[in-house]
Amino acid sequence: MALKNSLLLRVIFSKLETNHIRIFNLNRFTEWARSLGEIYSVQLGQQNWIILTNDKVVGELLQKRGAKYSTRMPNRNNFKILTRGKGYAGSPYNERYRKINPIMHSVLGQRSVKENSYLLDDEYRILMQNLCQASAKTKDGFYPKYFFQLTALNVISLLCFNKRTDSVDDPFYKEFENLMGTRFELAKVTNGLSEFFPILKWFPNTKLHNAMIESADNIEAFLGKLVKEVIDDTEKKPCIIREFLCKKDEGILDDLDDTVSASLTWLTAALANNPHVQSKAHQELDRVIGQSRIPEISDEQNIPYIRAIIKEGQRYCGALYLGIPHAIEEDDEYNGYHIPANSVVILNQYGIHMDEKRYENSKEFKPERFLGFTESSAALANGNYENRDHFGFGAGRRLCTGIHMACIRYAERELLLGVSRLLWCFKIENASPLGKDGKPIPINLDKIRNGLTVWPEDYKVRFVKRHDNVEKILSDQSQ
Ligand code: HEM
Repeated sequence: MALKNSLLLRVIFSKLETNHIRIFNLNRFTEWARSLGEIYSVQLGQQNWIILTNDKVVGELLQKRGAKYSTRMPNRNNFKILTRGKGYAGSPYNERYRKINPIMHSVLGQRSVKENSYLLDDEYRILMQNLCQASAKTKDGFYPKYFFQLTALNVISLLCFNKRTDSVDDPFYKEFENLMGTRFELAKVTNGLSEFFPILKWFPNTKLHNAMIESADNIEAFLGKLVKEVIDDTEKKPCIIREFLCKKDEGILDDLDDTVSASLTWLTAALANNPHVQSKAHQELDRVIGQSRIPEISDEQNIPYIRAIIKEGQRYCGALYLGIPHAIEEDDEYNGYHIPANSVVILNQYGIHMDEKRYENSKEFKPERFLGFTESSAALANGNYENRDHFGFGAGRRLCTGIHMACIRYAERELLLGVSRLLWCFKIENASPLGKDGKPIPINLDKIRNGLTVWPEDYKVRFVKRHDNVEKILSDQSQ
């Protein structure tokens, strides 16, 4: 045990070489880092992490000095074994990344998203129909994650492979869910301790290593089948994989589509806990859209409260607490601090989002704080850090490539369609057991399951149709 404490579990925080503090609970990492200050160095065995928990430091380092802070530390388990060095989001800023980057931007960029708007429109209408059907089967409520995940999977797989699936019971979806679930488990930080403590390499965990190889094989085989379908498609419909094949590179999209479904799963829980927010949204939707059609992307300018709910969702309960770590390959100096080469640089998104100086009453779900923000997250992310709405999409040159699709203001956005339609169709009711006061116990948003993306623990909600015509209008609009 003494050896365990001193060599394996000891995590040392130091205010860049001062104030050593020990903690053993990594779940509280983000809050801790925030309470410690704006920029911290964390020595985990041999690896040095620089934690940025202040908007200004993020602006100064990740944005202004983006050229230095744009690489990623190739993690042996996640990058080298699980994605076989072919990932994009986890890739170092190397020649291959620079080759793939323009393709990713052309496929996920604003123009392409505009061209694919029909695809988002269909998938988010079908999601509402699926929720109506699932709600008709039970009065007890259910955990909506799998429905959101199916929609996000369909969007990404239509873009990549021109393929979609109808239901969460479909074998294609089940296989995907199973593969990603296994990968999610294997990618946990605790499975990569030898990255931090090289002494552990003397005691290889063969079972874990084999499970990783098996998972990589299975994902490769799954994607291989899809790639073959693209090659065999005689119509040669355009898709991301066809573009990669033309460039003789089989880059894959990692598992980032999870961020949209995780965001919707969080937001649904936050809305169930805050019926007064839903009432305001319902009033806005009834006033602007009425009850005879569903919201469209073109309504975006006229539904500021819905836009504010989306921004507040990214702040209050975003899908990533610590973003995707950046890294620095050369020494740097900032404000008298020395930042050593080969440090992992972490944007403590959650810590910044809970900063009282930036967001008053930060623990409250309060969309009103964003009513004055008319610009998109994409536009704000490229400007001055002080004016940013939130940091949910990261910062600097590795800013989320999907931001055009996920954020508001530009033409096509998954979250806009998802949230506006959810609230147009349903009143979301918390279906937790009743507490002593006779009301459902609020969904506990502090209970999380974390991996690369962060999910709320399973909860139950009911999707109650807001009027009798909901299903008819959804199916009429599919014509
Ligand atoms: C609400 C939804 C989303 C959230 C919260 C989100 C968040 C993020 C974050 C925090 C990063 C890391 C940024 C950094 O390193 O500073 C990232 C990277 C990335 N995201 Fe997203 N994302 C979302 C949706 C999407 C979608 C829909 C796609 C694609 C269809 C996508 C594709 C990517 C890619 C390819 C990267 C890697 C960029 C790089 O390493 O250069 N994201 N995302």
